[in-house]
Amino acid sequence: MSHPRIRRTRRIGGARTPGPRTPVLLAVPALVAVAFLLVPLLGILTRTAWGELGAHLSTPGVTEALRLSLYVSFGALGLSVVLGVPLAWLLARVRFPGKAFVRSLVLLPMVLPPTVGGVALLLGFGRRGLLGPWLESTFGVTLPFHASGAVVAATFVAMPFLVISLEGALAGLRPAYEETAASLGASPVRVFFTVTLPMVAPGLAAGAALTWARALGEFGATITFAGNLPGSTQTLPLQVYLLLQDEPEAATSVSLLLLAIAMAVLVALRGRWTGGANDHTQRGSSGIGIRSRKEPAEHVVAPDGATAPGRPEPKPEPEPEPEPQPAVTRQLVPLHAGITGFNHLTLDADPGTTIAVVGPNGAGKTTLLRALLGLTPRSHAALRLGDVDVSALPPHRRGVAWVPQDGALFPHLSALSNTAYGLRAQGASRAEARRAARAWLDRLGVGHLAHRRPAQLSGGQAQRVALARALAPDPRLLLLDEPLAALDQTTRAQVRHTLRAHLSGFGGVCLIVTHDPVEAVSLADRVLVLEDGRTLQDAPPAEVTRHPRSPWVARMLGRNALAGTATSDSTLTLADGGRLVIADPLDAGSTALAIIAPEAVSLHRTHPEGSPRNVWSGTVREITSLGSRLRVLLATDQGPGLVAEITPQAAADLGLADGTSVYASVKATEITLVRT
Ligand SMILES: Nc1ncnc2c1ncn2[C@@H]1O[C@H](COP(=O)(O)OP(=O)(O)OP(=O)(O)O)[C@@H](O)[C@H]1O
Repeated sequence: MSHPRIRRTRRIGGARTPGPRTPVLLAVPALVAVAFLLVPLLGILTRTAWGELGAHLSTPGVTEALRLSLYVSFGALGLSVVLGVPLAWLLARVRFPGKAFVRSLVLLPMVLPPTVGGVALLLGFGRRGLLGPWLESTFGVTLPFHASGAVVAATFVAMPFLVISLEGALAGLRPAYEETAASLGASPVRVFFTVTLPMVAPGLAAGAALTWARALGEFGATITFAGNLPGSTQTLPLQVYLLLQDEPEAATSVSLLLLAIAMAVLVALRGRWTGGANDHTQRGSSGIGIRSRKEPAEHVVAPDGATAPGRPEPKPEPEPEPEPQPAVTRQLVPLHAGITGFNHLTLDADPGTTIAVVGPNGAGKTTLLRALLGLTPRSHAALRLGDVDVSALPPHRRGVAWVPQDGALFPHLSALSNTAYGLRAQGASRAEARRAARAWLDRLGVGHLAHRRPAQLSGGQAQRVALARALAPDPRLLLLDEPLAALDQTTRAQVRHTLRAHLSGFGGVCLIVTHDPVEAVSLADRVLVLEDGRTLQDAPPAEVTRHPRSPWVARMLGRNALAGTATSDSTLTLADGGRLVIADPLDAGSTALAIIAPEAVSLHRTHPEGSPRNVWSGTVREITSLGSRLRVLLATDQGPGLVAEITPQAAADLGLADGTSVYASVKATEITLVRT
């Protein structure tokens, strides 16, 4: 039997379309819950003597209580900010023993009955409490029956809202933003005020508003700890309680006032503190600087910076790609680094050298960059850049610029301000920094986008801005972590072209982490292959391509690599199974890597006769196009997988498709041996 269901419709672009069905079993209790919350509010609204509202709210008692309530609530907010912001910071960012206990302590006032909180405050800060006598004798402060006592009571119950909200916002902020700011030369204090604070501002504002509203409505702890003295501690909620006994209509009017204030705060927050917060602030507080092309834009930032929720991002119009200008010649800075810890290697490079850092997942590529930046305790870099030993310097004083994988452009700043950031951090005036930033954006072909926010840039444009931002402060070392990984093929080729133009004019050393062989070969002067944190090979791209020192590198470069052990009769016994005839005999027992270019692998439908000495039977697993040629992946019956590269015409002649049985052959003379 099917359950009756309520059909819901939603509006998209003005038209109503059917939404998901709402199960009636959930809808009924949910509606009861809404009614349960609504009825008391309706009670206040219907029972309010609207004609006398003005008179009720303007009596001396009520205005005095209102004044006191504002004093207490703002006092509690101030105290909560002063004490709660550092506490939230420590909870979000610092590991320390007893953190779980401290977090429980912060939450305790939220679950404690307020009167119990008041009793606890009396026993802690009251005249006969633990600290009360000391406060009185040292500072002459007596908290109970005094407005300051009401502030303390309100702070006790309201501060958790601020701490929880801010801790959540700080924890959600990706470290890459602050780390990039440091790599651009910003001191920790500057990073806090220019990056951290603006990015957690929505969370902080939401926490502050809730703290204030909670303090405004505080009753139990206040009456227990500070008493109910008109003019000193009798706040609005206490007034309501008193009025209820003698003048219920006036109590209703004051309740309405408090209700209106509470609603105003919630409307102003628009769900930021609750679940909606993440949706609304994601791009601003923890969203990534460069968007994947597949990711839909939820908020469109208008040129004036205002966001328009829900409006789909306009389809980017194809723009003419301005030709990037080569970088201006900068200072010439060689590099010498000795890395210890997880990474263990020595690196020397002349000024202007570009090194592609490659290696399998977990090889230590990112750790190497972070060690050079001084951002990880996992590896330590003794680093000399030119004449300066920067090993002991903090990240912001090393002159090492970093472009993390997604660029990490600061979402709250325009492209121009992002690019000017490092120059400002180095002390340039605003006008000077903006002028230089503008020139860098022009040089990288994105000057016309200077006033856009990162959310309004395409992946390729954002990557260029990130590069301009890194180059503008004239770093002594440039670190790029997979700079083109998030881009599609066409954009990748364009940005690679831009990158090459700029790296050729860069006087420092540049390290590029990459998984892309084209990037490694086309951008770098040297390829540094890492394995388990150590150097496996460090050589020019041509040498690495010709003589890759591991199967991983060979495969990364698109070549076949078969590991084996030589036997006396010019054959290699392969580790994956089978034997390989080689042209140049090796000493028996020596191990080697046989490198075979995919173009050297011939495919046949019948067993080939004649000169090829190595033949495998197998099945086509996958055919992909590679420019004007096809790459055919084979699973051989003898063991090793092989990649062949053939023309589409040859594939058609052979009638190749996934699953076709074929023979693959390789001449012994086409095999390059690399001793391992
Ligand atoms: N903060 C950390 N704490 C402990 N181990 C870590 C930390 N960061 C990375 N590792 C470990 O250190 C090793 C090297 O990591 P790293 O991120 O440098 O590798 P990678 O070469 O950049 O890998 P990938 O190509 O996957 O990005 C890995 O084994 C990883 O699990």
